[in-house]
Parts: sequence; C-alpha cells; structure tokens
Amino acid sequence: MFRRRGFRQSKAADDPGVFNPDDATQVRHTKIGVWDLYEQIEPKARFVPSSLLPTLESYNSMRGSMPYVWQMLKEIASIPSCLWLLTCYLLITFILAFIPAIELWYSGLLLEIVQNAVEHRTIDHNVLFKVALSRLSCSMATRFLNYTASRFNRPLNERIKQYYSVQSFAARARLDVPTYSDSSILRQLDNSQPSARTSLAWNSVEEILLISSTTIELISQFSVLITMLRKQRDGILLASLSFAQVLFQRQMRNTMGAWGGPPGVWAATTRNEDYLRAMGVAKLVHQQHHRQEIVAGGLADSLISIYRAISQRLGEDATNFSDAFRLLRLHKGMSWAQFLSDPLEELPRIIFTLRAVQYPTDIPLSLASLNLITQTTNRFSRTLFDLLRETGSIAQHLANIRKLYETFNIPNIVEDGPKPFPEDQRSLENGISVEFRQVCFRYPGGTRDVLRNVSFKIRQGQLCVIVGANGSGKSTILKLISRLYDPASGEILLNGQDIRTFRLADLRKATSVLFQDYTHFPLSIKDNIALGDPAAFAELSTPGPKTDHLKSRIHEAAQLGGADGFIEKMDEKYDTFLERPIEDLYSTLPSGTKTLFGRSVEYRGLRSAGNMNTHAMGLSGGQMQRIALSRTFMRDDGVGLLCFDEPSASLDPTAEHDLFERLRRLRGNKTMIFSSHRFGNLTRHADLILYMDDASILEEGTHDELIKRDGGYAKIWMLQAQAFL
Ligand SMILES: Nc1ncnc2c1ncn2[C@@H]1O[C@H](COP(=O)(O)OP(=O)(O)OP(=O)(O)O)[C@@H](O)[C@H]1O
Repeated sequence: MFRRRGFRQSKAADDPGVFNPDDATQVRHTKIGVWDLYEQIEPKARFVPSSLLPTLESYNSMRGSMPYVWQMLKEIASIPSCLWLLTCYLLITFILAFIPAIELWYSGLLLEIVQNAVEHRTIDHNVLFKVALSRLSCSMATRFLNYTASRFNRPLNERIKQYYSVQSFAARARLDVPTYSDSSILRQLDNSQPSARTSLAWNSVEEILLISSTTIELISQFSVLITMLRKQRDGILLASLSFAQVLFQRQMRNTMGAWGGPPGVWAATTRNEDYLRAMGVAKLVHQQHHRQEIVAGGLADSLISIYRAISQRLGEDATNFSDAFRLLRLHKGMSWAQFLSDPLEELPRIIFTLRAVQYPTDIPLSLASLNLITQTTNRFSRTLFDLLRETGSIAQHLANIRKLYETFNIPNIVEDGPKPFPEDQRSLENGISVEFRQVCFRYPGGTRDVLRNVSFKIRQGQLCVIVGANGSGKSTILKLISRLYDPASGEILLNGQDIRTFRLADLRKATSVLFQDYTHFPLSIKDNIALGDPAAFAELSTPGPKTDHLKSRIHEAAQLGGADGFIEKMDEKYDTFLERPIEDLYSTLPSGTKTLFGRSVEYRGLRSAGNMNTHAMGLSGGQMQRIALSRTFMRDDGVGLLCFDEPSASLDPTAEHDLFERLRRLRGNKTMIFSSHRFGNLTRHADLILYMDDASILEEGTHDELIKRDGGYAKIWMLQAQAFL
C-alpha cells in the first residue's frame, strides 16, 4: 500500500503542562557519564497505551479544529487544479486500501486449491489459472496505483506548499517588533513550517487520508481473515500466537526508544565543568572569528594543555549525549520483551509440528496454510497497530491545521489606529511636531524603566539632537516615535494628536528612521538601497518602463549617502550581494581552485553567512553605514520627520562633515531628530538639544543656552573640546 510517513510532531511536545526535571515524583534522574538524563515517569507500560486512543479532551480539541479543517479544504480546492488532483488522489488511495484484503482472499483461494490437490489429487486448471492471474493482477495493480498516487501526490504537495508558503510569509512579514520577539510566537511560526519539502497543510491532509484508508484496509482484511480462519482448524490459535508475537515486538521497540534518546518525554543536560570547558575550548579553536585573539594573545599553547588535561581527566566520559546513551543501552542488556519475542515467532511452527507428531493421520492444516495464517496475521496486526497510533495522533493533526491558521491571525501587540496621517499631505513639507508627555517605558520582559517621565516638545521643522551617555535611552525615544513599541504610560503626540490614533502604515510612510542597530538585508546593494522606499523596491522587482528611472534614483541616493564611490569600484557594482541568501554548491574541488563564480571557495564547507553589522563582503563598518544612509535618502517626498540614530558613528571626520552638510541642505523645513554622542557639528546647529542621563531628560535648550547653564551638557562639551586643544 502506498504510504508516506511524514513529519510527525511528538505528542508530548504539544501537550499542555510542564516537564520539571526537579520533580522527583514525576521525573527519573539517571547519570550517564558527564550527562544527567531526566525522564518523565510514564504510567506502567501497556501493550496498547490508552494515551494513543482519542480521549474526551482530544475529541473536544478535534471539534474545535473542524472549522479550520473545513476552511483549509475550501482553500485547497480553490488552488488551480487542486480539486481534481485531490479527487483522483483520494480515489486511488481508497482503492489501494481494499487491495490487501482482495489479495488475501485470492491467496486463501490458492491455498484451498493446493489443499484440494493434496487431499483429492485433482486440480481445476481453469480455476487455478483465473485465481493465480487475479492474485498477480492485484500485486501489479498495487504497484501501478502506488506509482499513479505518487504522480498526483507531488503536484498536489507542490501547489499546496506554494500556496501556504505565501500565507506563512505574509503571516511573518506583518508582525511587529514586540510580537516577533516573543519566543512562543516564534515557536508557533516555526512549528507551522515542518520542512521545506512539504507543507503542514498537505501533511495533515495526507495523515487524515492515511487514517481513513488504514481503517478501510483493516476492516476489509479482518472480514477476509475471519472467513479464512473459520475454515482452518487451529487457525484461531495460530493467528493469536502470531498476533502476540507482533505485540511483543512493538512493546520491545517502545521500551527501547531510538538510538538518539529514550522513548517518551526526556531532557538531558551536563553540569560537568570540565566537559563544558573542554567543549568551549574546542569551539573557540574551531570558530574562525576567534583566530585573531588566539594568535595575538598567544593562547594556543595554554588551550592545547587545557584540552589535553581535561580529555585525560574525563576519559571515555567525554562524549556527546547520543553516544553516551548508545553505550548505556548496550550495557543495559535485554528486556523481557526482547527475551520472549524470538521464541514467540517460532511457537506457531512448534505447535504445528507437535500436532503433526501427535496426530500424524489428521494433520490439521498444511504448512502452506500455516505460513499464510502467520503472514496474514502479522500483516493484519501491523495495520491494527498503525491505525491505533495514527488514530491517537488524529487530534494532533487536526490541531496542527488549527495552529497553522492561527499563525495567519496572530495579533500584533502594537495596535493600528483609525485616522489617516497627516490629514493634509501638504503639511508634511513643514515637518511634523513631536511631543512626549510624561512617557515611561520598559522593553518587553525588561525589569527596569528605560525611559522615566520623559517630556519634551519638538516643533515642526526643528532640528533636534538627543545627546547623553550610553544606555540613557536615546535610541529608545526614536523607537517610540516610530511606534516600534508603545509607552507603558504617558502620551506621544504628533502634530498635537495621540500617535496611537494614526494608521501605522501612514505613520511609517511619513517618517524615515535610520537606526543605530541597522542591518543589511541579504540582497543586492541595489535592493538594499531601494528598500528605503518600499514602493520603489516593489517596482524594481517587476521590470517595467520605470526601471531606469528607479536605478538613477538609487544611484542618486547612494551619492547622497556617500556610498556611490566604493560601490562603483566593486566588480558587480550595484548588483553585488551583501550576503548571498543561497550558498553555492560544489563537489570536492582541486585544491588550486581559489575562486568559483567570482567568489572565494570555502574548503571547510563552513561558508560564513556573515554578520552584516561587521564586515560582510569585505566592506568596512563605515562603508556599511554609508549604504544604510543611502537607504534613507531613497525616500524624500512624503516624509515630514527624519530620525537618525548615530548616523556617523562609523564615519571618518570628513565623511561626517560632508554628511551633515548634505543633510542640512536637503532638509528644507522637515523636522529632523538625531541621536548622537558627538557634540559639535550637529549640536551647534540644533534648534533643540535634549541632554539625557539614566532614562530621563536632564537638560534641554540650544547649544548656547546649555553652555550658559554649565550643567552636564556643558561639561561633556568641554571634555570633547579639550581633546582638540
Ligand atoms: N531590545 C531591548 N530589550 C531590552 N532592553 C533594551 C533593548 N534595547 C535597549 N535596551 C536597554 O535600554 C536601555 C536604553 O537603551 P538605548 O539603546 O535607548 O540607549 P542609548 O542611549 O541609545 O545608548 P547608546 O548611546 O549606547 O546607543 C539600555 O539599558 C539598554 O540595555
């Protein structure tokens, strides 16, 4: 029978409740070498664990999942060609489910013919030919139908996968920062995409189909089996023994678990300081990015001696968990189930022989019948156990569909507002006013306020610079203005109205922010810059009459960001990928091959994905910052507020000076907010300086006012000025 056993989530992983290694009443602790293994204590082993059977709880869960299943089937049917593909696939699957019983029936008939031949020395050739032909046809039909099913399976899988990959992409893409930082949400999203090969939706449909077809298979086999056994003396006894043998084998497998770990719910950790240290040292030596420090610090000799000493001390205990577990299993020896399993396999044949010896003239059945009965019972038992296991997981599969659909509707923590912003687009030319009123904020999961009663007002068209010590909250202010987060208390007003009342999409269109912790996208330089204007990026992805104009806009933005010069010197210029999203693939290459497709060959197979905040593609920090700056220059029209968080942190003094000159020239009447450590270039031209320390604004005013005040700002100004005296 055509079967596909795909991704299967462990039941335990999805059960509500907790696994607490410290709870000795529920969890057994075993020491294996340097490892501590904690296993959930299961209720006494059962041949057919009742947990596999749907309980009332899972019945309720299944009922709750039904609307989602219905929704999914409707959507699958609406994907082009999927309806007829699915109908054909269903038909074939159900026909296949009947074939084992038909095969069994013909095998029984063949057996009868053989027995008749033995007893009466006559054979009906015509019947024999027909039965043998039918039996063979069944085998051929199974093969053919399996092949046909696979021909339907693949396009179905691909189409459904493609459909849901777009849905899942959208589900992820639209999430805001706090929601996307929530680990339970991330897990929910990851679980809805079992693999690149298949989709959770198709997986679940297949599993449900599998359960239905196995049920049909089982019922049809059972009817034929009973008819056959009734005709054979001792048939029921021998069938029961074969059934018991399969039962024992299953039980044995259940108690042994996989090589990688025990069955059931478990967790393993190591607290062995030596082992942790040895592994840390090994990692340090393997990872390329530590090499500079290993060499410059002369660490090699001491690392070698530490590793050698620890390895000797730990001996054979210094091994990973799966090897340690494998050893434990080998030492554990045989279980009672293993011990009984093999003799049970032989028992039907022994009984048959004993009967033959006891009643030589009246042998109850032939050897051929014995084989048929044991084989058939084995097959039947396996189908039965498969069904039990699959039925146990049906609630799980239905729940998976529900969870998939739930990911499409994960609510964002930052709520959208109803009002357009601004009501009059022309007002953007005069900038946007920003006001904080008694704003307090702490990051999700954080334990302390990062902003405490922060109040200030930046008028339309003003240039504001926020200065202050590391960690005082400067970047956080910019993050709140872009509504990446909402304050815990207080109010933020834009043009005099609560920021939460505006549509988020409008707000993001009207403001442009360059964060200090900017990243570069694993795309080409051209795309990286174009993404500063999402509409331009979308147009760039569909070549058309505007493409040339867009390209010249990108070049212009790169010039303003100071990136054009070095981009033009690169081999692929604007088409250079900052990080290739797809790795090149190659076989073992002759060691003289240094480059391939214009990129350097990585012989260790460990091609660094590159942390884009460092020096990906051999670009310096300053060059990376210039690309990020260019991105912000892509969008000038329709923006009334520009925020820059440390835009010149990695720039040399000339580049910094040029940048600020350009920004001032381009600014017009727009509001601009900078966060900076550097006093001078910017603060002297600022209409408003906010001086922050420890989550609060301590001083505010113009440069001259703050110098006159002779407070914290003046002190730091003097410190920086003295450095140049
Ligand atoms: N995502 C985050 N989650 C939790 N805490 C954060 C997060 N981002 C920043 N913080 C904390 O908030 C505080 C303020 O950070 P913020 O980045 O606003 O400071 P800053 O004044 O911009 O510092 P710097 O001058 O170093 O850029 C810091 O203590 C920081 O550790």
